[in-house]
Amino acid sequence: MPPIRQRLIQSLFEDYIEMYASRDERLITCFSENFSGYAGSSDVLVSDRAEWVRITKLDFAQVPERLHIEMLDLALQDLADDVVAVTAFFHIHLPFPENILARETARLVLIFRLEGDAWKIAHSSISIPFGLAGDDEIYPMVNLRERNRELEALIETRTHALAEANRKLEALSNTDGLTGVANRRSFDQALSREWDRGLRSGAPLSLVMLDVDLFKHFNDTNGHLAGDACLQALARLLAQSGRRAGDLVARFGGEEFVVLLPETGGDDAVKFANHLLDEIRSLALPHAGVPAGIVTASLGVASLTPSRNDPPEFLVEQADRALYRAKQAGRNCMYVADAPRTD
Ligand SMILES: Nc1nc2c(ncn2[C@@H]2O[C@H](COP(=O)(O)OP(=O)(O)OP(=O)(O)O)[C@@H](O)[C@H]2O)c(=O)[nH]1
Repeated sequence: MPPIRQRLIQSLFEDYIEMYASRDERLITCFSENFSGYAGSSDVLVSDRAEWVRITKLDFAQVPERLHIEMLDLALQDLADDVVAVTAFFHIHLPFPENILARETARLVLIFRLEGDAWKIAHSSISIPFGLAGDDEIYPMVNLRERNRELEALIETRTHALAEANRKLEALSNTDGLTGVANRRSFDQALSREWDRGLRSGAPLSLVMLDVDLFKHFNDTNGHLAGDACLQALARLLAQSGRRAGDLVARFGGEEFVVLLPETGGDDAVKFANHLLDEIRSLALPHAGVPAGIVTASLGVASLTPSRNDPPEFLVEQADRALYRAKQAGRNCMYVADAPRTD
């Protein structure tokens, strides 16, 4: 095709598409009196100019703001001295967020004929492949809005479900699977948090560490499942005997539990530990391997005011040492770190 013809067809198309995108009503003057074509997403055959003008005005009224036409492909044809054709593929981006039309490919065929000294559109076939448009709609706006609403509702539901799943996952990752109390990871976080809080407030922090006595024997005699049930019963007891909302009961590992007592001094921690000893005894779970004949535990208690000179683990070390002394002393008793034994 001679370049001059190519430029002519190109500029006819570009003028048309600019008027269409900018909602310029001068577009109407481009139509031939002898016009026929297909309109919008409804694929209606229009064979008189007046009807086409009505449809164009409806189109502009439905979306008065500028559209963005994203061209995908374009073919220019020089059919005769006075007839040229353009075929274009593009996405139409409406001036509001929507995910349907923007992804569909619109097809446009324009046939221009030279009438006197002006090129007029004798045929136009724009197809927005939908069939979704309602009566008197060029764009399927009712449907698009409805689908957007449905999508938003779906996203909200999914977001909610995701948040709930995350919450459950978070809870699971902080919980000991067998006993349902906090796990070691959760305890480590709580200890570090409460240690920092104690550093700021100067309040004391206490830890009770508890280890079931001769639990290996319990397992060997009663079986591992009975051992599990025993640990579960003890965890329930501990969880119920927490005194304040801030107290944390956790499984430290194996048959060892801890209770972290924020803002609690030595005297109160000892009282609490003694209370635990009594409660465990009153559970009266049979245990043939210990002198008492029932499940007992040994407890180590540590109490201190957090200091910048020590890491939080210092509290655990202290409680662990006290617990070791309780075991050495014959079990079923409590020792306080760096303090004489109490029963
Ligand atoms: N059933 C069961 N047993 C566990 C679990 N975790 C640890 N144990 C058992 O706990 C027992 C701990 O035994 P040891 O560390 O020897 O201590 P112990 O027999 O309790 O003796 P002392 O601590 O000295 O009183 C082992 O037999 C472990 O198998 C568990 O989740 N379920």
